[in-house]
Amino acid sequence: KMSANNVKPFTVFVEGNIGSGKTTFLEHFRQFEDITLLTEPVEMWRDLKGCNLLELMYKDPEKWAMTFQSYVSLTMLDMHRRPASTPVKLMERSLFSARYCFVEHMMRNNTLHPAQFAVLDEWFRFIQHNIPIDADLIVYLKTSPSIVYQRIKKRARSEEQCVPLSYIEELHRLHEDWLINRIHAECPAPVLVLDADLDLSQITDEYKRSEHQILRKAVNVVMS
Ligand SMILES: Cc1cc2cn([C@H]3C[C@H](O)[C@@H](CO)O3)c(=O)nc2[nH]1
Repeated sequence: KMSANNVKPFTVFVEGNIGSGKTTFLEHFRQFEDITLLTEPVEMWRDLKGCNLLELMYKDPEKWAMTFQSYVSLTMLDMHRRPASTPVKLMERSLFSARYCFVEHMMRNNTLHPAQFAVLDEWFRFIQHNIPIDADLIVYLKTSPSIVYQRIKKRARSEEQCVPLSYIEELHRLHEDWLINRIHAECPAPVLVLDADLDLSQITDEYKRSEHQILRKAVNVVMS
């Protein structure tokens, strides 16, 4: 048995639509010292050497989607590669949701030119075949588009205010194809589906369900 700090940690991707409560879910696990939490580096996307790539992308997607998704992928690869000294590592989203949900959508609605999509897809395939980025478990915060659309309005993250419901609906379908219909064989991790339509007061029971599954697996990793 290798020492705790160089055994591959039990890796969990927390996936879900915009506004599905991923950050809130991850914060719930801050109470456990055996878990490393890697939240989505949105602040890096909002300030790369003074440039707000998130805002540029939402304001002019045809011009900036490639630049934005390239940088998102780099920051996600950094998170995948980051060693964890704890038996469990929880990541908010992944290179898989980047490719199967966001980049896929931008290719289908021609926000990304086929040549741009092909380059992003080649980067994804190369990384996927050469670097161990797989999850041991995916927690899918499953939501209804209408519910998360209201949350996005209420949260009022400035860059997202122009996001139409149709975009949220399309992202939902792409998450369902990936995590429920399992159309992508490259990411075979088991999926724990949580009902993330529940509002904050009720969702703690849903978190408890995942807590048990995650911590039990973590014990196995440490004992293995
Ligand atoms: C992996 C990945 C995350 C991610 C987030 N986003 C957007 C959706 C939200 O408005 C914001 C924070 O998740 O960034 C995106 O356009 N492409 C992404 N790709």
